[in-house]
Amino acid sequence: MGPDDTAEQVPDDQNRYHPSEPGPALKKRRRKRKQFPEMISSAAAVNGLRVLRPHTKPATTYSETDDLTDDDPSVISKHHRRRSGKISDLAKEVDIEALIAISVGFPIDSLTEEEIEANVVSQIGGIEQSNYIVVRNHILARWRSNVSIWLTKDHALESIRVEHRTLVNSAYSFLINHGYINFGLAPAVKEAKLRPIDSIARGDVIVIGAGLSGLVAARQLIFMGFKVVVLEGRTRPGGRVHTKKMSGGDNGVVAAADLGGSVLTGINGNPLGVLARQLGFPLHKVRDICPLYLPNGKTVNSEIDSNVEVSFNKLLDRVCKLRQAMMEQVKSVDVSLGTALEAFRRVYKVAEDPLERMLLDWHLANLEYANATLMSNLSMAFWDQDDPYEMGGDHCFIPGGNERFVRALAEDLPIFYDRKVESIRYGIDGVLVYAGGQEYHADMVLCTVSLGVLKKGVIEFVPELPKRKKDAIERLGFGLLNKVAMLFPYDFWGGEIDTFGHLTEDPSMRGEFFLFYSYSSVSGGPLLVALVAGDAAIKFEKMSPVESLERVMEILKGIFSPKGIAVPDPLQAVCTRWGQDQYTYGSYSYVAIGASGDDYDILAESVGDTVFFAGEATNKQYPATMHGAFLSGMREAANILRVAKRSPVLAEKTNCLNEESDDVDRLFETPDLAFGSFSVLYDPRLNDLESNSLLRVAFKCEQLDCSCLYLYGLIQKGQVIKLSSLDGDVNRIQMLNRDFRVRLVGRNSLYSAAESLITCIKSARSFLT
Ligand SMILES: Cc1cc2nc3c(=O)[nH]c(=O)nc-3n(C[C@H](O)[C@H](O)[C@H](O)COP(=O)(O)OP(=O)(O)OC[C@H]3O[C@@H](n4cnc5c(N)ncnc54)[C@H](O)[C@@H]3O)c2cc1C
Repeated sequence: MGPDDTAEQVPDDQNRYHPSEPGPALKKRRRKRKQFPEMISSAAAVNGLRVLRPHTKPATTYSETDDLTDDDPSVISKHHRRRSGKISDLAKEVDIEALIAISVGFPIDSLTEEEIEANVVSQIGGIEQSNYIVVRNHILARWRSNVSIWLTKDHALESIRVEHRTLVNSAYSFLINHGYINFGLAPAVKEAKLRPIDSIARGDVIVIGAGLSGLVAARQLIFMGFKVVVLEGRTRPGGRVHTKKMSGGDNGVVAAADLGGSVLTGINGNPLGVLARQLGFPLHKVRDICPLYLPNGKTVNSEIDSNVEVSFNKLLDRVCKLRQAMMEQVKSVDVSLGTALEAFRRVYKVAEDPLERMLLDWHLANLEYANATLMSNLSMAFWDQDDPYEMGGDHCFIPGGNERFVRALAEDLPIFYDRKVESIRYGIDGVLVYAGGQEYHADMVLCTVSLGVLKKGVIEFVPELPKRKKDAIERLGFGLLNKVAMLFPYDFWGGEIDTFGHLTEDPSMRGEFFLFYSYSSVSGGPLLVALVAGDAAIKFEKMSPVESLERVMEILKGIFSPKGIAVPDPLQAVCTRWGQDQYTYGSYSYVAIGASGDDYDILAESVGDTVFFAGEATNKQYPATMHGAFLSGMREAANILRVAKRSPVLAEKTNCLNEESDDVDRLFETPDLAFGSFSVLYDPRLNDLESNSLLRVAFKCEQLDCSCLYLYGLIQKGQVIKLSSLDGDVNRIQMLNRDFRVRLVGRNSLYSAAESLITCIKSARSFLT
């Protein structure tokens, strides 16, 4: 057993399922589920479809079923009965498509700001807009029904009348550019995405950070025709998504522990759910049983438990009413959620009994976990501003951990690790980014570092960021959550549950190991993850991992020993330290007192059409989540495209770029190493001896007119060093063939074998000043 002291981050999933309550508790104590506005009425829906669906027969009097019969050959018999049935089927279909659009974040009967900016219709608010919405929903739903395919515009037109081609064009372009369709990692999509959508090169973009937002943005930007390089400070991709492989014991017990983002909080409309479907990853629904244990190991009486939960919810409702009244009268006043709740608790004498008090504290700890901060820091007015947008559906784990997404997203991208960005200089000529002793030049930069990193001022912006932005960075909160992941020789807690809670008598430590996640069914081994939230999360970082582990083991023994269950020592344990991690300085964002949802929007604003921002803390609707990070990456890729399209400087540059020759031999004019007839280009992303290099060997051929024949191969960097230490090309060729078994090939064959390496070398060279 040996506790690592890994500096990683905190957990997120706030789903505590009450034993007596069906369904999951929500992220921030699921108070009210998102209220969908009235669905489109069937009549309106059918009307919308009638306008839009194709009809092959000229009709003197139009009938909705004309369109439907085109879609459904079986309708010919039982004609009359089916006709009326069809109308409602159609209406239902439109309603379902609208629901799908809502789950993805579209409003029911209006355009999003993004759609308005993209000029998807010529006039806001008329019939064209209504028709556009039906078309957009239809295309969206069609792709979502089979996310393995690349949906073409022609596919979309198959079910829409041809006179609405303009609307289809508009909706299709919007959806594809903003990453609502044809995104992800299905083979058909992935292949299409690594090639630009058109032959137009659009300029260079540096993406800072290979977390979810940076990876998603980089993929989308390449697809849009940008030359992209990703600069990442760590030596791995994923940022706050990090799955640690744990192992131990004579029997080789192993498990995958998510030390950062772990739960997909709501699967409906969630882009990570789409990726899981495309990649064939099964989803494990987090089961809604969560027993709560007292310090002496006894299970809390379910009646008392639910009474306190009801009281807790009532307190929150009272705070809601108070803030409504305050908003109407004094708009700018805010206090902490903690202060308001405590005031009401005293007035209404809630949880005065010690057991009830412990239970209430448990709920408060759960809230502090959801928000990664203390109740005393949360804005009473806006702490739950994102509730209306919450993704619906089950909360799920990905067996094997979320790094499976990261690995797939990072594949083939030009990511340069170990490049900690220190400064960004920007102006009308583009940007200069200084990282790891090198300067990179590009037209634009997308900064995806965490709000914690921005707050610390790790990156110097020259000129300084606008005051409005700096103020928002200061106002918005960035909190802390930590985890202890423990791999045991066997599952002693019982495999029937995914979560159990623990109450504590000391209110100041209520967040310490208040919730345990069992990953036995998804991680591959008997893994428990204990959460540390609120004040305890801060104190936790000052403790040694050994002490932390002792404390958590004491709690586990307190719960299970009285039941006659022996608690074994863990085979391996990891304590996270997300607050001290220099690449995040905390776990995720929250709305602090004095801040509001608008601050997320301000963080998302670009500066001078040159510096762009993505990341969970730039997403007002879905902050603090993996899907929020994902969606922000897509949003900014679309934003960068919009700016590039209207920039005359970039348009001109684009033309020049298109004329540039694509010559590998140009790269070899300045090799990283040359000896004899051998020249070598190293992989600029990696520095280890096993990384691949590109080798070129020149063969003099006097019989031919040309002076040299070049052959190429892929070879490890360590092998290059061995070759260079030999005397004479003959010996080197021998070693190459005999010892390393490297096959030299001509230029044409080289491309298939080394395409991604060549692209990376080119990117690195073109970005370096
Ligand atoms: C403990 C914990 C638990 C969580 N649990 C959940 C959960 O269950 N469900 C959920 O949906 N979300 C959860 N989250 C939140 C989720 O993980 C994040 O919202 C999401 O991963 C953030 O992605 P991002 O791209 O915005 O930022 P990051 O992942 O932080 O990416 C930013 C990247 O920038 C790099 N970087 C930083 N500074 C520099 C620099 N100077 N130079 C170069 N590179 C730099 C970083 O190394 C990082 O790779 C959790 C987070 C934590 C910490």
